[in-house]
Amino acid sequence: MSKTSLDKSKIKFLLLEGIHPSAVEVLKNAGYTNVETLPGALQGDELKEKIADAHFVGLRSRTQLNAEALAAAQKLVAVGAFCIGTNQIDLEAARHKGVAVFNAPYSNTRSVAELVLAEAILLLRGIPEKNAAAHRGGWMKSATNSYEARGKTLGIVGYGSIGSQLSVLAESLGMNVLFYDVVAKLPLGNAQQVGNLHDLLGQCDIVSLHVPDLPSTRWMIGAKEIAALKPGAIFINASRGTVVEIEPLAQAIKSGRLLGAAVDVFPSEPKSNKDEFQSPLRGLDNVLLTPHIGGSTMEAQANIGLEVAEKLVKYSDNGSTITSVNFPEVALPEHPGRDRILHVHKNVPGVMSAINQVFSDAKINVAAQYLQTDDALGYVVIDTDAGASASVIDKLRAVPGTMRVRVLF
Ligand SMILES: NC(=O)c1ccc[n+]([C@@H]2O[C@H](COP(=O)([O-])OP(=O)(O)OC[C@H]3O[C@@H](n4cnc5c(N)ncnc54)[C@H](O)[C@@H]3O)[C@@H](O)[C@H]2O)c1
Ligand SMILES: O=C(O)[C@H](O)COP(=O)(O)O
Repeated sequence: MSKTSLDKSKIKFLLLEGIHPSAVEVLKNAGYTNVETLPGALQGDELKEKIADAHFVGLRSRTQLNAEALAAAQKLVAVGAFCIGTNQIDLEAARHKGVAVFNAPYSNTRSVAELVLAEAILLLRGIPEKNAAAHRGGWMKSATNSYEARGKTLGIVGYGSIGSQLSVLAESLGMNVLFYDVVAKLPLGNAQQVGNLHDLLGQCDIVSLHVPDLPSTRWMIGAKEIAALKPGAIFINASRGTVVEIEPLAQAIKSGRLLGAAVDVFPSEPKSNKDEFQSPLRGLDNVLLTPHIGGSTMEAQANIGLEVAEKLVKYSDNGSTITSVNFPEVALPEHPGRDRILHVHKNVPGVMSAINQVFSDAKINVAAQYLQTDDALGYVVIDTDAGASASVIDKLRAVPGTMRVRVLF
């Protein structure tokens, strides 16, 4: 088992939001025993207090790790988003602290695609309304506004991991698939890419959103886009609540212009399962409302636990930043019999030569050196003979522009 400069039992992992126990298992197997798990998200002062002494923090979509919260995290080395979205983390502020962020870009994608397809079928048959009526003693036996999925056109906005899987599943039911994406994507099966969003909206029986939360996707579906949907269309959003303006959507449902909708994510979501969910969509029987559970299946959560915990362990034990969402990516071999120095610095002229000068002055042989930079950050990993790092570490910390230095043995 590799060794870190700080005894592993002193390295604190704080896992929030009911992260699956598979994560704890991975950490413990790697020798990280100081793991605190909490079932819910934290916010404000409570979050700041808890993360003050954490070296690694794991969270899901509810914990807002903004610049203020990050400033309180004195010892933070890396953050694991045990989900896909990283919009809840101030990635820039984390970078400026030399804190690497990792996520699980694939593990829950199938769960979302399956849910959306199921919702499309239920909405095409008017099941949410019929179900709600039956619970109140009603009996809505009728074929009016009830349709098969076969032959219908599904429009997918955002043809990434989820959108493209949904495309394949929908075609297997005999649906036609159109998609809109800002990037030219290889269409799977018979799916076709459409050149602009409005064209797609007007051609589809069902429209489903699968874009990330970005400045460019914020409120991308507003009154104009909802008016561009075909009369009688179905609208599904399991991406992010900030992508769709809820008021015009609610109006289109109330007026009967849309057949139904399914919404899993909202502009404002309850902070915990104890808080009240408020939305203009409440009380509309032909709207399926789900509490941001698109990716919440046992399979997805167990896999995410493994995936992200393994990335954190790899970063802690070996220095690898492969798949980090905010750090230059460096793939590293193991380093048996050598010390490994991890140096995160501002990418400004002179830092690398100052680092190399430290080794040259100390007459220490550099056995291997790995460097990646981006516009603002440099990450260099230097392997030396065993025991050689001790004499240079303070000098490396003193190099102007240095943000963080760690040593592995
Ligand atoms: N409801 C849930 O529980 C749940 C679960 C997982 C993911 N999500 C959300 O779903 C999003 C998508 O997940 P993914 O794995 O498919 O992501 P992805 O990154 O694989 O795909 C996103 C796609 O959207 C495209 N895109 C970006 N901006 C666009 C724009 N303005 N218009 C059209 N297309 C645009 C990208 O080019 C990409 O192809 C995630 O970012 C996350 O926010 C929600
Ligand atoms: O980004 C994601 O993967 C989803 O929104 C799921 O988030 P969650 O882990 O909070 O369910």
